[in-house]
Amino acid sequence: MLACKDLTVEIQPAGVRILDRATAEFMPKGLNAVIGPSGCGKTTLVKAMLGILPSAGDVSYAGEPVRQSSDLLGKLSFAPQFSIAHERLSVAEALCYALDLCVRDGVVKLSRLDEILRRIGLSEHRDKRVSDLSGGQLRRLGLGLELVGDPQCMVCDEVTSGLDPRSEDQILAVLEGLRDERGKTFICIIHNLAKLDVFDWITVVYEGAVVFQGSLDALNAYFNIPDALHLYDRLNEHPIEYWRTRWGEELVCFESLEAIDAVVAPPAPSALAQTWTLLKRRALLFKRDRGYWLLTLGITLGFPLLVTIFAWDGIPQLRGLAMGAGGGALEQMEASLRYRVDALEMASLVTGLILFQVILLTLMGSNNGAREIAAERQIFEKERFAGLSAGAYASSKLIFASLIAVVQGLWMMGFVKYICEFPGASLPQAGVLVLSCVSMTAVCLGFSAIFNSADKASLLSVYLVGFQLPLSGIVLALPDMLVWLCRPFINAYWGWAGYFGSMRATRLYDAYRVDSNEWIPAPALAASVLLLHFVLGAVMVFWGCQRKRWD
Ligand SMILES: Nc1ncnc2c1ncn2[C@@H]1O[C@H](COP(=O)(O)OP(=O)(O)OP(=O)(O)O)[C@@H](O)[C@H]1O
Repeated sequence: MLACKDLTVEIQPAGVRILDRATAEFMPKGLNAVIGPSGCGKTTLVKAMLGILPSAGDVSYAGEPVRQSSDLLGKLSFAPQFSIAHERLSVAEALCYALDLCVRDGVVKLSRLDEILRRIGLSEHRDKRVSDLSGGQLRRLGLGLELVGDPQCMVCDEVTSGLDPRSEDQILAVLEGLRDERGKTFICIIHNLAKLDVFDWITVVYEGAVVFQGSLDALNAYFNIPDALHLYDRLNEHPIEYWRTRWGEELVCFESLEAIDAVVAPPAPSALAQTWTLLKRRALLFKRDRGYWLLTLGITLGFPLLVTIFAWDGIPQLRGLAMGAGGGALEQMEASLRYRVDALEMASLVTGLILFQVILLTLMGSNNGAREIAAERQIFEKERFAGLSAGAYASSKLIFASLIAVVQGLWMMGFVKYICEFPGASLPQAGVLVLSCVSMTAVCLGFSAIFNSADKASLLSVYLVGFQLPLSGIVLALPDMLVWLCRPFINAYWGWAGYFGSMRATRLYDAYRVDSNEWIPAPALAASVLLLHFVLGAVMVFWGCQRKRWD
């Protein structure tokens, strides 16, 4: 079964040891309790054994070494302390999506769903939203989610903490049923010492070390206490070195622990199938999150409207001036001073409106990406532990957020161009505006994948959008030495330049060039740079999702 030898965890960079040479072995097909005073290192021990925390020492499962979490795939599952399912899904939906992510066979999925619901006692609540479940029901759902891959062993962090006695008993009864009928092993971190009689094997952790393992009777005898409720008082009577030395000297014979063979897990669904499942789940969650989709719809429709409001006074002149080829335009302007002034004013209005569109699209991009991964990071980590491919997860996020960005870019371009009658070819204009929004979405999604706090990722995204305007050098001139240092990275500049570059054959463009001889890149070049921004964002997303970010 799961075992460790001399397992040590140090917190870097300070080098503080929070787990010190812990050695333990758990009982197969039994209920294992891990107990100890708060902050003694129970969670650290378990996470280090599961490869969630970096550690030194040896861990094995059924006699085979465990070097990383993936070595335990299909054999062992983990229910962490935090919320484990999307609140807007129903109980059955949460279980179905979890099954779709880790089981291939459709018949197995159906029968397993019914069995899990029955075992965790939530059949009657299958259509209830996760957000509406009681604390006890939530913990039982957590157990149900652990069961989707039918693992041999399940590790539960504080599965009964904070529950009323009845809910606690219900959960313990579920564990007992699974042990007795299905031969499952449970390793549970628990706080209630009065419930230790339910457990077969008890592990005591004290100040970062394992200081006892055995049955409840053996524990009472070893610590010379009438019952387990006196355990922590007894532990406090001696320093950790005393308990460590005493346990080390004890000739503990774990031969009673039966050796088991590790199961071979059936292959998980392909990355493509997982991506599709995640996309379906994301679409459903989007539909159910009224506040978020209303906000997205509001800014998608409202921002282009805002642009046209600022264009309103200039539209009549714009219509008169903008159309037609630029050939001979300078001659015409020279012929009429009034015409020249108007043209300059219009050019300044149009370039300002283009920049406004691009800035608003970058803002939409930040709204699409910044919270997307960070806000559900712990759910992703748990699903990854159960077999979800990080690549499938990253792809699903990129596809979903980019689709929204494409719609926003197209609508912005189409609506503003139609109302203001901006000259120039539609295709390159749509291309650069869509790419502006999509690339900013990908970069902010990258922040969301790199940071595990949604607030941090949002703040950074807002700063990034805020700096687009000054650093683009379009409204305020940048010092020469900074221009080409900043510009390659400024989304708004390339969005603006690509759009304005598409007006090259118009009078507006000629009018702008009267005052400025600055190089304006062609739309194809601007689109290529924006595509590079997207690739950079995508790399950040994939890299950030590969890294483990448990709380
Ligand atoms: N990332 C970290 N940085 C610094 N200290 C940490 C970190 N993680 C854990 N610790 C410390 O290590 C010790 C053990 O923490 P752990 O969460 O394993 O305790 P625990 O026994 O599970 O506690 P509880 O029963 O309260 O959940 C605690 O003192 C905790 O503050």
